[in-house]
Amino acid sequence: MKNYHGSFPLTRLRRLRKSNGIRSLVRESRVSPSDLIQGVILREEGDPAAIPAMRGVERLTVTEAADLAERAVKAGLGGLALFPYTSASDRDAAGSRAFDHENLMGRAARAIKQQAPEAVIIGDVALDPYTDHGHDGLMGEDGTILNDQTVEALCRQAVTLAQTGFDVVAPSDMMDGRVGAIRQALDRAGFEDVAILSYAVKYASAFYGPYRDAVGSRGALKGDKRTYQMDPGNAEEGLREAALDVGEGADMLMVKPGLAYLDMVTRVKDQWGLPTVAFQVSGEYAMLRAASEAGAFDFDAALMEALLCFKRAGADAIITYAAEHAAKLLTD
Ligand SMILES: NCc1[nH]cc(CCC(=O)O)c1CC(=O)O
Ligand SMILES: [Mg+2]
Repeated sequence: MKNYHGSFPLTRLRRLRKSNGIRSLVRESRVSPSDLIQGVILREEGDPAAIPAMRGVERLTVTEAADLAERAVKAGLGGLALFPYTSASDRDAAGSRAFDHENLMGRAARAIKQQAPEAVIIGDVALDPYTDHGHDGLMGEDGTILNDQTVEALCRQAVTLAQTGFDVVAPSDMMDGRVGAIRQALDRAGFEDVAILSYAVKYASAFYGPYRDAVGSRGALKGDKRTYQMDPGNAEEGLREAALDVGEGADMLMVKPGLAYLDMVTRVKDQWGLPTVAFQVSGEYAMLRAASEAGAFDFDAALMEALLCFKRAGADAIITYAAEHAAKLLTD
């Protein structure tokens, strides 16, 4: 409190709520298109577009993604975060397709940069779309996810993404030490200007359910990700995660999921002051969709409220599958 001693009837807070105009005048947080990063699930021609739990979101071919990127630039969106749908035949124990410049991510990046050079594109760094066991890292013989070997693979993947044109790489795997290693690998390969958006504070969450369907990992995934993603009960540990990543050279920090973890958005932003991104994950989108389809509320109103609350909590940007739609609502 800033030395404020108001009391009723001198102070009536409703005075500043009485019209649209006055509410707008005193609004503390706003969402603008440039705050929004469009989440995009890529697919090969011939693979299915529909994602059943996420009506309104479709997997996009490379051509469709390039068209979307062009529209995103015109609409003033902040960027696009790309993820590939990968069928079982493109998966193996080593996640080899992650290092292939001709994979879906690479082809999409090149097509986007050709059609919409100004689009900011963010590439996820993690092996889960490419491994036959669906984990973000390499698996040892006893089934544990190997940290240091995985970090080497992630470095290769990050350099591959940079080579195909990504502006930002976003390690989402939660291995220890990967941000520093990726920074070094990028610099050695001449990509000093490629930024790292670290999924620094990422929880082992049920809210990723629809995403695993979307990228084709659901059937593949053996067990769960709790030996590397964080326990949802932990906040102090999240601050340590963020501190390590800042020290290792992260340019931006992410908190994920979003809505149920807004306390962490606030704390990470307050503590570090780095550009802080919140991810409105697949399950959050699915909840908004399902509830609105059940007649519980209006999708657009609930979506815009949630996005505004991310801003209020301190997020500088939000990854959402509804970015283009929200930007339309903001400008119409
Ligand atoms: N590295 C995987 C990854 N990258 C982004 C998401 C989730 C995105 C979403 O739910 O929208 C996940 C899922 C997971 O960790 O299992
Ligand atoms: Mg970490």
